[in-house]
Amino acid sequence: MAQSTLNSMREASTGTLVVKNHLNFWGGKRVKPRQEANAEPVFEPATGRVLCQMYPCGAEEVDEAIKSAHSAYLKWSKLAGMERARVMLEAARIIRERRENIAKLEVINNGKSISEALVDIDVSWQTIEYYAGLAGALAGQHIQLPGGAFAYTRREPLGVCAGIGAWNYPFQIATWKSAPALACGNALVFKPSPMTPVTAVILAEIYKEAGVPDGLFNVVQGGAETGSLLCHHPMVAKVTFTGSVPTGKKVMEMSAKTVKQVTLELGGKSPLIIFKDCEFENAVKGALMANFLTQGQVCCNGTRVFVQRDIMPQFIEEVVRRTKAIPIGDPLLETTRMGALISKPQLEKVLGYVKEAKKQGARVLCGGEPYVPSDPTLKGGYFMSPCILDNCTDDMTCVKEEIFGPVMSILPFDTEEEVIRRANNTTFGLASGVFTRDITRAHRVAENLEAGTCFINNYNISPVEVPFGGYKMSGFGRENGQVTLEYFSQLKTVIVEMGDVESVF
Ligand SMILES: NC(=O)c1ccc[n+]([C@@H]2O[C@H](COP(=O)([O-])OP(=O)(O)OC[C@H]3O[C@@H](n4cnc5c(N)ncnc54)[C@H](O)[C@@H]3O)[C@@H](O)[C@H]2O)c1
Repeated sequence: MAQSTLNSMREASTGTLVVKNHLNFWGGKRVKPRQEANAEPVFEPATGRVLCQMYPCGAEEVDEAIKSAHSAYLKWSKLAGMERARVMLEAARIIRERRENIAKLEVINNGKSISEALVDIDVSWQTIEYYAGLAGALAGQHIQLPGGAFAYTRREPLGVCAGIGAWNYPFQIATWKSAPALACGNALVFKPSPMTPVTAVILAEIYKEAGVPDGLFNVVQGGAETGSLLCHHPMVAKVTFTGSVPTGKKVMEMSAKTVKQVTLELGGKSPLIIFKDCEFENAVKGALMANFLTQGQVCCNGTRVFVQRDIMPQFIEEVVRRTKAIPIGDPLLETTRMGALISKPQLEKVLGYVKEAKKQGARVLCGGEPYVPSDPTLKGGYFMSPCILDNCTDDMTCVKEEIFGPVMSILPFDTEEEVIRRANNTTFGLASGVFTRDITRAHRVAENLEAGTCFINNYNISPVEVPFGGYKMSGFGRENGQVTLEYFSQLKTVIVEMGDVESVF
């Protein structure tokens, strides 16, 4: 099945694909939706055409998926880490083999350029490979106690975990959540965003083909209602969530009712600080990477670009020149660097932020307009030209709120102390960046920024070996890196007496 869906991708081009297969998956197979009445159309962002229908799962379906996950968990959790690793490595191999077709499907559903989607798919198999490598290394401690007694700790899985994803990295988010979950011996029920339902089920088929027990990785489709069913279900031990701050708060609240663990990967409004002693060319490239990947719809984007006043004129000239040259258009073309935004409402929201910024006194240096490509197929697509705003101040809406579109706000600064204070003046804390050639300054700034990640002399690289996650209202818990094993497992202490019981009674 995975093969047949993906094989049809070879000939697929923008504006031609219609997805008809069922998009739910549990018990080791695709499952027909029970209620077709609540169907929601899913759009191809580059054309505005309907790609498929998304049928939200109701309580019975969610319950079935969770029960199927639980029965798989009972088998999977008893395997040795090395046995789990072998299956996961096979899944990674299959993804690598089919990377081009998976990436194409992702592009058609998400609107990002194929050059980026290929990287996302590569990151996905690397994530599974990385956690496969760690599965056999899960271990506890041995602790000696008086009188020959001792204790040891065991790192055990949590059970059935629920994953809820955003639409900007649909396949990658599903692997960032499933790979560490499965490595630790858990099962996962994953709910993708209702706007990007088509690739998570491909991952489910690949895991099955690789040899996981039926039910180990399941996909339930739906929006807020289906998500809340997962957060309330008594058999779910943990919710791992990627999305906005308001939804994250609700997820935490719902999960509290049955004391589920939660990981929250939320939004951001990250600062990128460019000092006058930077390597100029790299700083400009860094600012572009910090703002325009995936049409600016990236949680850790450095959208507040603080530039030291002395180099402001050159910086603006160069960053605007390069931004104007970004090729926008058919996301399946190799030459395209900016595709379509996820939806019409998202496009309108982003354009609304630009309008508001102008009203508040910001100057548009380039872009910020709807973009209509010359190719007639793309006339109904959700494209806009990447935008740079100058003359910004810290109190403007465009500087305070997460826009989640291709809009960079540039802010001048004079001193290090001043810029750190302004950079930290936000409720978010996902990422940050600094460009300077002064190594002591670079590390001092990194230490003082209130964010889960600080990039020094680069931006928006996220290798799987490195933990990723937020400070403040950008969330808590981590994805990637060894530490994530702790968020998908629990510690059992076993105490062993070697002598007689000393009773006080
Ligand atoms: N920190 C990260 O790793 C990261 C990565 C990607 C995106 N994001 C953030 O995600 C946001 C954009 O994604 P979005 O628009 O899909 O976010 P969203 O919060 O609207 O939705 C995220 C997911 O939550 C589900 N959901 C919505 N209401 C729910 C409810 N009441 N109960 C349970 N589930 C519910 C949605 O169906 C979707 O699957 C941005 O804020 C972005 O910064 C964060």
